[in-house]
Amino acid sequence: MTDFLGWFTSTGGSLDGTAIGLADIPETGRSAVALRDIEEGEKLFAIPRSLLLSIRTSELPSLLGEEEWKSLGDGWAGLILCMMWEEARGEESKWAGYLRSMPTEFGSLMFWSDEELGWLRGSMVLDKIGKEAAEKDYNEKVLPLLQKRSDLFRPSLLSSHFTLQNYHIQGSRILSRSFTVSPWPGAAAPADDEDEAPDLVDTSAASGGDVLMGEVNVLGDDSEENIDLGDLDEEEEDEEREKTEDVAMVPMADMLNARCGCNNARLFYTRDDLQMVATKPIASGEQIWNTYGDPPNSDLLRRYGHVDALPLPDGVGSPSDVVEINADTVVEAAKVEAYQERVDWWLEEGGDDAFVLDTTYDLPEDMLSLIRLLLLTQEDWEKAQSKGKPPRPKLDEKSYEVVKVVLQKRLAMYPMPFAEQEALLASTAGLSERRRNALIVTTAEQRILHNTLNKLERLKERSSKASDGRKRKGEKEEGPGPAKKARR
Ligand SMILES: C[S@@+](CC[C@H](N)C(=O)[O-])C[C@H]1O[C@@H](n2cnc3c(N)ncnc32)[C@H](O)[C@@H]1O
Repeated sequence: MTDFLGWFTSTGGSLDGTAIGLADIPETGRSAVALRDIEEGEKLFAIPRSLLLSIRTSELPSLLGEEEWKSLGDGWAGLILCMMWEEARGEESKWAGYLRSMPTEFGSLMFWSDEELGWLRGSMVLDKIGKEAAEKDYNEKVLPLLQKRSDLFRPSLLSSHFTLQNYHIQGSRILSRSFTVSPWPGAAAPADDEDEAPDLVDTSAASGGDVLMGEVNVLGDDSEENIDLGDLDEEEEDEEREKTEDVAMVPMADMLNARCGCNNARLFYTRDDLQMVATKPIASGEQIWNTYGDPPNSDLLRRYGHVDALPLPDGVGSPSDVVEINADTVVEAAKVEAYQERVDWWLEEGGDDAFVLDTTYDLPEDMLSLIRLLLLTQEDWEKAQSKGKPPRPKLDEKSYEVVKVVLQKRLAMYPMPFAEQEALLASTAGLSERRRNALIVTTAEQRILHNTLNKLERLKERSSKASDGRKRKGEKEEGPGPAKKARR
């Protein structure tokens, strides 16, 4: 740690050594801690923009030349190769002291064995690891360049350093430690940099379209922006892809851990540097926490290798936990015959092919709308098409029955029943960290499904009672009304 801090301050980084230090803490590993009481608004450290490691700052793109650089595509292969190359240069690299400080072992899902991944069965996170896509990139884009450019990649290092394993390690460093750093508004990019940069950078290659660890905030601006390629139109998507050129490793800023609800410092940018600033008073001895955007535990585990095991009113987990339901499950549960035309129309109209349930236990409006679309009579289906509008997300008698089956089907995808999982989680003794983390994820997902089902049944009961009352009074009958829209 002293090696890293020495490198950081000797290469232009500045740090208030009376306020912040690095320490090993059993629960969170290497962590930033307050060495004295820190006031809100205090600057803890600053990183000059020239110290960021990215495809804009590494020399590799210009040494490779435009054609070969472009052959790496617009995903993460370029940045990963830059990091491998910089590391292979040893002390010649500007970032030698930084790269030496980085982890080589990860608890993230990319590094779990098949048996360990089996503990997550039922969770949709298993479809998002992206290991095969990264291996394809390595074999088809990176390896040919490594073999061709022996002037840049020493052949003696091909089987020891420029390996697939190291490719995964560097990719995981990016996944768990990078920030999106936009150029200062109005600042011209260096001409040669501009020339060498790929037209578009596609985050989906290695990261599965990830929101990166930190959006950096303009100093004084408190707004936080999330990137979600899924909801953008083409033009917006291109803009976001361009932003991924801004993916940067930010020395020292990536030493901060995060825990949902604990954030007390944030990274801001000025024209010349990035600054970590306390956003709350921090008492001496306390950990200094950044935010990773509070993703659900399934995503924390996939990208960072840990979970937020917080005590919640009905179990252990994170308030950000979610469970996803594929549209296929909805279609199966609706048991209708001629569904394909309706599903195609739903997707064409911009409907989602997966729905997200969260800890509010409300039904996602769009799932209800799809269910009602599937259940429409032929006449109403034709009307919906001519209006260009899917049905309102109303929970009527028929859709209630389908929703129930959807939730039950989704629950059946977990190999171990909820009660058994909870009991196993309570008896933590003898469980490995990975086993426990997997259990926390799958138990929380099942809990959301159970609680949503319970809430739905209570709603139904209330609405039946209300309807009985109305019938006695001779009033018109109505369903329990639309559910709230689920947060994505
Ligand atoms: C940006 S780095 C933070 C610094 C890191 N601890 C280090 O040693 O360099 C992110 C990694 O820190 C660890 N981490 C962050 N927050 C954590 C937490 N709340 N609990 C456990 N580990 C955490 C995870 O291994 C994660 O991949």
